Amino acid sequence: MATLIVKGPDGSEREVALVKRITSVGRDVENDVPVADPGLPATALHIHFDGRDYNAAAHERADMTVNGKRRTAWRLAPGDRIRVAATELFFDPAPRSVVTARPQSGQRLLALETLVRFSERLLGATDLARLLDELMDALLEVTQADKGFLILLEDGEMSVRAARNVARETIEGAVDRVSDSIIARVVQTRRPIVVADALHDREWSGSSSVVNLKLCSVMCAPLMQKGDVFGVIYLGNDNVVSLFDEKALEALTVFAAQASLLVQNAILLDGLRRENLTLKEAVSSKQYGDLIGAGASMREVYRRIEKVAATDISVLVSGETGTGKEVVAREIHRRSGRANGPFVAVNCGAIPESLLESELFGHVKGAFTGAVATRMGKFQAAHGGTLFLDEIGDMPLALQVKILRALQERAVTKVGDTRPEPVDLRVVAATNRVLEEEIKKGTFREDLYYRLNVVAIQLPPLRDRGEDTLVLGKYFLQKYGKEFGAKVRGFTPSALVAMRKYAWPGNIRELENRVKKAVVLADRALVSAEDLDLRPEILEPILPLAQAKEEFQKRYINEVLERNAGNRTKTAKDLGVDPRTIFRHLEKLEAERRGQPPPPDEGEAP
Ligand SMILES: Nc1ncnc2c1ncn2[C@@H]1O[C@H](COP(=O)(O)OP(=O)(O)OP(=O)(O)O)[C@@H](O)[C@H]1O
Repeated sequence: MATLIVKGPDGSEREVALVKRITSVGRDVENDVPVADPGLPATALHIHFDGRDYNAAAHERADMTVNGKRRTAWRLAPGDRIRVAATELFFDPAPRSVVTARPQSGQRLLALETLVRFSERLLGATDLARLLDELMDALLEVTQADKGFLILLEDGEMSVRAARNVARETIEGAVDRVSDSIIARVVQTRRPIVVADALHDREWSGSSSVVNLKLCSVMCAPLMQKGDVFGVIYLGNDNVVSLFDEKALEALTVFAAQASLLVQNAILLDGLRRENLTLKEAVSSKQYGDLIGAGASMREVYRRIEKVAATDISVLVSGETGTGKEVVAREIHRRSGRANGPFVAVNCGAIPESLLESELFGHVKGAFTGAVATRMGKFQAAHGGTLFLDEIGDMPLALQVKILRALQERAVTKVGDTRPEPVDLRVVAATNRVLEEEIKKGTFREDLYYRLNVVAIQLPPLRDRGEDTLVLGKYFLQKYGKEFGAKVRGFTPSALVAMRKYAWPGNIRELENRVKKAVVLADRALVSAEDLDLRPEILEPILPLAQAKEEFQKRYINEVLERNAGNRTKTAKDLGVDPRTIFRHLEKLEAERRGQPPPPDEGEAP
């Protein structure tokens, strides 16, 4: 073992045994040989032992001279004098003293120090692969090995989870290189092995890892949990024959014993993190912007929004009250090129007819009694953005003409004014009426209908959304639980059943309100059907027998269809009816959904 005599700028001298394969020298205390010389770079040079010779290499831009000549790299000979800034280093190939580069740290201590650092980082780290790489890098440092592998046994298969060399790089193709008899022995005996001189060892010189990795010296220790081997740490040295000795094996054994627990924890934590992520993804896949729901009908709605959002096409959203028509309109706006512009909502049904025109188009001062100042309307306010005309079916006929004109001419005129003002907006209209019926009745203009209904989005009532009712219920429970700091955690099983059974005439708005009220008033962790005011009599009102029979039949066919993933032929077979019965059932549902009269019954018995 060679010695380096270090002379600092203050004339102090010390001897350092070059025990490591790479010894760093510099101003920084992290170096193996720190020197208090302000002129030195943080790391000035490395001394590298290649198994035969010691070589000095200047670090980056360090100005190094050897025997008075500038050098960047130099194979050291006895008596060579290296100088960087005011620091001098003398090389002596003979061992001199017992002072090592880290005098206070024996290998065992170093191993433990490394483990402590590793365990501290364990909780904060999110990347298991990187963490294991760092663990192996630290171990290479401790044991002065050239190559290190952390191998786990998963379902009887070896999987190399970290393969590192002394340059802190990943060794490619590691699995093929290390799968061999040395590891098999360690796994079988559960005891560590050191093969000090592998090339001359009769038993191991032919081992594939020794040959493939051109190793001269090998150590391998098991990673154990509750008496079982779940992996191994394998270290190899390809340069210094017999570098590993019993002491190095002892350091590795200490390290492996402690590392077993930490690696197990790291794997467990990693698994939990992944699981958490998958759960989060599952939850977020039930959400599209602010819209919650993952059932087939809502997925079709999302698909439509996705298609039309980026265009300027008019959209007509229809559905019963509280089904989320305004949320859909906002989502279209949010995903459009107008997202930075305003979103202006007008409830056409809530404004008295006499005020509606001025509300929509604005008015000039003095236009009518009470018009004390000029005011712009909702059309002008929505300039550059989206105008949401809610309850468009309630719009009086006279105003329907004016709206149509405004949309065609892209201009509006204030009440009492004669000058049209250009407006640039996109219209999303909504209705809970069946506008086709209104057209037939003569209460809605067909030309306006076609202008608004370029693309139609039909929102299903909540009672037809299947599992989404529960998904929405849980979403509101979480939302309001958080908002009100309530201690509720979920629903009782009977509350879940009640939520599925109830017809929800007020749809999502009603569900939201019932859950919100229950969360505010609940004093237990689980919200019950009573907390939701879902009493048996409203769940199952008494119906005339014929209607009850029909309701039951409808629900039962739906359930069997769902169980058969929508397969109509199989459903008909399971129920022992003609397939036409199932087709007619679906036609009826569709007509109901559209608010149309049911198709004529052919009188066929199910
Ligand atoms: N898919 C959904 N996910 C989450 N919340 C929803 C969803 N649909 C509706 N809501 C909520 O339900 C309530 C009613 O929604 P919204 O006002 O959009 O319904 P609407 O169909 O426009 O009602 P109306 O016809 O009475 O105007 C709102 O609080 C809304 O946030």
